[in-house]
Amino acid sequence: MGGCFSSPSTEDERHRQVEQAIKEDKKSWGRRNKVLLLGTANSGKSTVLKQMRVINSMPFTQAEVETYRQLIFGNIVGGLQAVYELMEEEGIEPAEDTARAFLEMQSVPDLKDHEVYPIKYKAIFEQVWGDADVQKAVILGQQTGLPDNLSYYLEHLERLFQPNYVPTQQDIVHSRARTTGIYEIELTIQKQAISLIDVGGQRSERRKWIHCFQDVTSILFLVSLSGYDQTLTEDHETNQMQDSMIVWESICSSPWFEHTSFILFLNKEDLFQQKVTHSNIKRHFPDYDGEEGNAKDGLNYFKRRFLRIHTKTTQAFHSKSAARPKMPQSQGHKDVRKVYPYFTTATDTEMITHVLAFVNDIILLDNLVNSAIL
Ligand SMILES: Nc1nc2c(ncn2[C@@H]2O[C@H](COP(=O)(O)OP(=O)(O)OP(=O)(O)O)[C@@H](O)[C@H]2O)c(=O)[nH]1
Ligand SMILES: [Mg+2]
Repeated sequence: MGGCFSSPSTEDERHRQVEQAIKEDKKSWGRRNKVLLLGTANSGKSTVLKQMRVINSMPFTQAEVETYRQLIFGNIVGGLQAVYELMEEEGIEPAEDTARAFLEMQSVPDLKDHEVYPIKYKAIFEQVWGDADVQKAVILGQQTGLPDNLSYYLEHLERLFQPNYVPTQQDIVHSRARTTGIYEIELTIQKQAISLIDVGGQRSERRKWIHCFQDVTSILFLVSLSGYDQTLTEDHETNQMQDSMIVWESICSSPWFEHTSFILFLNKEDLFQQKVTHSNIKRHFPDYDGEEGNAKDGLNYFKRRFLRIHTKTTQAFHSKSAARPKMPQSQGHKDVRKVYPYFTTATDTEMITHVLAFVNDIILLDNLVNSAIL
């Protein structure tokens, strides 16, 4: 009741409290855990973001689920159209029934809100997917970059064409939409706020990255391991893995990240394991010294290459800072920035749950170290 009559002293008190609250807010904002997902296109950044939501119980809204439902249908049509184009390029002639099915797919209208997947396409998709020549093209397509989610969806057609089909979390995790712009989600892990930022990895998107570079706690950098024998969709010439190494080097050398720790996800290990048996690494990386077809050797080779780039760029910072006069306030600063490499399959929720448990600790620890020097 006393609050109804405000005397000058309570006004002052309120003012003081507001100022204090703003100060606290600024402090916690300064120490906020900001994690940036970086990597070239298709490396799995948005997939990790989706997994973070799944693992930390941030359910997808009904509207999002409906958007994914429509996207998944589009992913299947787009993926099969890409197979058709590849067959044409490779001179693989489809059988008559398959050619007719491909033709039907040239003009599939987009799904409307809540429209059931049109049942006639079930038989069309099955016809195409069951064709041995199409399967031959799909194996070839592992080098030219066919969508990675195609076989996942085509193996679940029965379920997807149910009239009451609602995408599962796994279906959503496998869906693919190129990211344009910058997305941010806020999570609370071990009572700490973590802001996770996802960006687009295509060349045209990379120039936007710099807008997120301030006050980063950790960088989670993704590499598509299965890209070692693939070219970029942007130019069909540059090797995906080489491109990823160039981007990694430029991020590791950026003065913004002189004291930032890196979490390195050498991702798509599942696809790498499959393709390494029939696609020789040495053809694309002549200095590869492991055994041909040996996945373990291949994994270690790429891990070494990425770690070497990190070491080289970290040493360059060290020699520069050794030449600089020591500032008293730089005492206690993280002198050695770290890199934490993991082999991952971002679509595998169980595996990512395990890896992220370590990653969360790294991020929170980094933030503690950073706050200690603020
Ligand atoms: N099999 C497999 N598929 C993966 C893996 N990681 C991601 N994918 C799939 O690869 C596709 C691309 O993943 P995204 O997460 O969209 O890639 P991105 O890095 O966000 O791509 P941009 O937004 O273009 O920069 C999706 O269909 C994912 O489901 C993996 O480890 N294994
Ligand atoms: Mg993305």
